[in-house]
Amino acid sequence: MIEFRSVSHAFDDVPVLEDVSLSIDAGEFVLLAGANGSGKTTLLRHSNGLLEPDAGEVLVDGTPVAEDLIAARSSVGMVFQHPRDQFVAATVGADVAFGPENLGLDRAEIDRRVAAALEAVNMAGHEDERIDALSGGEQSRVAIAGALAMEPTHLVLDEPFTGLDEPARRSVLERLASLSADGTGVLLATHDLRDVCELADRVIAMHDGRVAVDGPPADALDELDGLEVRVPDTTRC
Ligand SMILES: Nc1ncnc2c1ncn2[C@@H]1O[C@H](COP(=O)(O)OP(=O)(O)OP(=O)(O)O)[C@@H](O)[C@H]1O
Repeated sequence: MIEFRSVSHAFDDVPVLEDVSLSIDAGEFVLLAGANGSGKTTLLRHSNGLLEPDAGEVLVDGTPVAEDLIAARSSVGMVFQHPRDQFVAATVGADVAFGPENLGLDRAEIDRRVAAALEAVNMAGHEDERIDALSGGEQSRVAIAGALAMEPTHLVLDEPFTGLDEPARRSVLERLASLSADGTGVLLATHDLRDVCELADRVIAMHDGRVAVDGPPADALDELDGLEVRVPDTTRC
């Protein structure tokens, strides 16, 4: 479980998160919505200690993130909004393998994870390609594969579908839904709830640094008016 307890955060004395309390259970698939600047990325960056709260605390599986950053970072896999932020190797295969290698896994297990992760993002067979020669959407897919290959207990994804074509988006969504069904907690920030809300257990919407809506998709959608979130045809949630 990822638990945010009364988390507040300001940048240069400007409050960006104010008293946010939330928990994401094992196996829960939660969408995080809200307008530009509402605080989604800032919240996600607290889930594995990339930011420290000014007040409140964040716990991962009961342990305060601040007490054990390494545990938090191995339990919470993160996909950043800008994929270039997270590449560490020159080629696709080497980059996706980097995390599992650091876990000290044997080669067969690393190869299995890399293959499964690339398959999930429709990038199987691209192992030897240079990342800097990929399109933006392909780079996004490699970044997602890197997080999937870690097989973390929780996955936190910040606008992961930007630039993805429809088959890749569908494939990633199916993989996330299946991981969540198997017990992985998924927290996914998006502006656009179309196609995703039918898979989610819960929708949280931020507004001006606070949680404005938190509930099952069918209920939450009715409350999103004015929060600048693109909502689907409600019959699909
Ligand atoms: N490192 C930073 N320094 C100063 N201000 C920041 C920093 N990071 C974020 N902010 C500000 O905090 C506010 C919330 O930003 P955040 O990125 O969390 O919003 P968001 O909901 O993820 O937006 P978007 O949908 O555009 O990604 C914004 O006003 C932003 O300018």
